[in-house]
Amino acid sequence: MPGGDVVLYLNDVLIALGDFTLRADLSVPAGRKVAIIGPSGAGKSTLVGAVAGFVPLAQGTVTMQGRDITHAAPDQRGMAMLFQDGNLFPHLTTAQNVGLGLRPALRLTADEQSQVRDALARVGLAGFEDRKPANLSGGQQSRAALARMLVQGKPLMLLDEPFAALGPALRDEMLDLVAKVAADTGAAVLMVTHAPQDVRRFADDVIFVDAGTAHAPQAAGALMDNPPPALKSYLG
Ligand SMILES: Nc1ncnc2c1ncn2[C@@H]1O[C@H](COP(=O)(O)OP(=O)(O)OP(=O)(O)O)[C@@H](O)[C@H]1O
Repeated sequence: MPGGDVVLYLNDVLIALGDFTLRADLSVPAGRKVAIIGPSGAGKSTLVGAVAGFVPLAQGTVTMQGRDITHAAPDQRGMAMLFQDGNLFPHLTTAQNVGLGLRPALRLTADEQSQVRDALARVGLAGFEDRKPANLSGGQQSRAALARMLVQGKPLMLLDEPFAALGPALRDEMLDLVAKVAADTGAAVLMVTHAPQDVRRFADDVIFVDAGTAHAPQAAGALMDNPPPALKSYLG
């Protein structure tokens, strides 16, 4: 078990899906923003899926703040998640979608309702409480999903290319907003991205996934300035 303030620890993990295998033996320090990069099909989403509890392990353990969650259901893992699609329920209002982060049954106290309003204001969505997702832009939908992460206040946020459908300027705004939410809650972030510019803008560290291995996090700046050959050929 590594020392220090570790939020997530993958101990001797092996994932096997048909012919595909991925190994990971790494830890994520509390509060760090970590980008997961690597070639298409390398296993970035699979890694995130295993952390989230959607993909089973063939071997090894996953520990979250010292608790073994290897066999815990996704909603019992104590982490918040954001994916490319399907983050909001279409039949619920924006405020209700955010409120789900506090109470799945959605019977919010007055104090919780005010937390939801505050979170929406923090992400720039004051006044959008009663809109349904269909009446929000793509960027506004992302903001709403981030407001839900804000009220959840979990120590780890998992993001799998949530902003891939947005234009570059909006994507930058959203990355900055993720950083702001993480700073507010003290959460660590694990985020899959394809874009090297996202890494430079956002990440403290990088997990490079390649050739069947998810490598331990390395400092983003130094790695991007002086990439090892496999990363260099991926970055092009
Ligand atoms: N249920 C499954 N059964 C068998 N193989 C699978 C399964 N799910 C994923 N794979 C394989 O696992 C590998 C990793 O897929 P994954 O989606 O994690 O890659 P990725 O790095 O996220 O790729 P991309 O950048 O293209 O999104 C791929 O070869 C994929 O075909």
